Amino acid sequence: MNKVAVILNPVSGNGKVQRFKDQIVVTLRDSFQSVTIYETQQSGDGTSIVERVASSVDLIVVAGGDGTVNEVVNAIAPLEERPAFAIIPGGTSNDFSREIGMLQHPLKAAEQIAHKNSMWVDVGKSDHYYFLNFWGIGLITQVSETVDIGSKQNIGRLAYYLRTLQTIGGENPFHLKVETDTDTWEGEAVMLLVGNGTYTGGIRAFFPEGSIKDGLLDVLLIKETSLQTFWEILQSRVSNQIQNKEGIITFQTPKITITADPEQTIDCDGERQNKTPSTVGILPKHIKMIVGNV
Ligand SMILES: Nc1ncnc2c1ncn2[C@@H]1O[C@H](COP(=O)(O)OP(=O)(O)OP(=O)(O)O)[C@@H](O)[C@H]1O
Repeated sequence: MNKVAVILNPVSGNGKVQRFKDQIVVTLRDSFQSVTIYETQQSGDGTSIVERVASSVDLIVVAGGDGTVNEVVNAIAPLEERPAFAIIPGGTSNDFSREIGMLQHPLKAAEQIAHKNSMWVDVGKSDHYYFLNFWGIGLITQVSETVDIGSKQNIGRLAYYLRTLQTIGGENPFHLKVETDTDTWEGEAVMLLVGNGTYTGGIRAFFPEGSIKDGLLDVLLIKETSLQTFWEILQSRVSNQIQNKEGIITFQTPKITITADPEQTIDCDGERQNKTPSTVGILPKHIKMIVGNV
C-alpha cells in the first residue's frame, strides 16, 4: 500500500480537520510513498474525486464528517477494483470511525492509519445506495430532519438523542410489512432501523451486539413508542437486553424487503435519499478498511 489520496472536507466539523491538514500529510508521508490531498469545494466533489483517482491509488482516506464518508463510500462500493478506505474523523458523530476504533483527534487517527492495520468490512446496500452504519424509517428520520445546525454543532451527538426524546409523542405510526427469506411481519410501527455498524449518532444505542464482519444486518422494529420504551433502548447499550422488551422486535438477516403505507422517507447514515418500498441487503466484507484499535 503505497499511493494515498486524502479527500478532505474543509468545512466538516467547523474546519476541524482543515486545521491539521499539513500535519496529517507529514504523518502519512512517513509511512506511504505518495500522499496527495484533495479538498472538496461542494457536495458531489467527493464522488468526482474518487472517480478520478480510484484506479491509480491503493488507499483513499476521508478527512471529514459522516456526510463526506457516506458520499465517498457510495463512490467506492460499486467499483470492481476498490482501493482500501480509511477515515480521519472530522464531523459531529463520526459513527463508522468509532466502529473501527479510530481515535477522534485527527492527528492521532492519521498516526493510526500510518500503522496500516486493515480489516474487510461489510457494507449495507439499499436498492442502489450504500451505507456503513444504518438504514432507517419513521422516528429516526424525524430526528435527523429536526436537528438544527446550531444544536448539532454545540452539543454534537447528544443533539440527536435529545431531539429524539422531544419528538416522542409526535410520532406518526405507519403500516409496515417486512419480509426476509424465512419470515414476514406486518403491523403498525413507528420506527424501523436496519444496522450494519453499531453506532448511530455517535453512541452505541440500538445495536449493541452488531458486527461489521458477520455478513448480517441487525433489525430493530419499534411497534409503539413511549418515553419509557425509548429510554430502555438507549439503556440497552449497558444491559444488552432489548430482545424481550414489549413493543420491540429485533432479529438478524442478510436481506430484508420493506413496504410502508404511507410511504416513508429513508435515512441512510444520516442522509435522506429515497422512499419506501426498499430492499436492503448486506455485501459481506466488501471494503478493506484501515482500522484503529479493534
Ligand atoms: N468546501 C465545501 N464547502 C461547503 N460544503 C462542502 C464543502 N465540501 C463538502 N461540502 C459538503 O459539506 C457537507 C457536510 O460535510 P460532513 O458531513 O463531512 O461534515 P459535518 O456536517 O460537519 O459532519 P457530520 O455529518 O458528522 O455532522 C457535505 O454534505 C458535503 O457535501
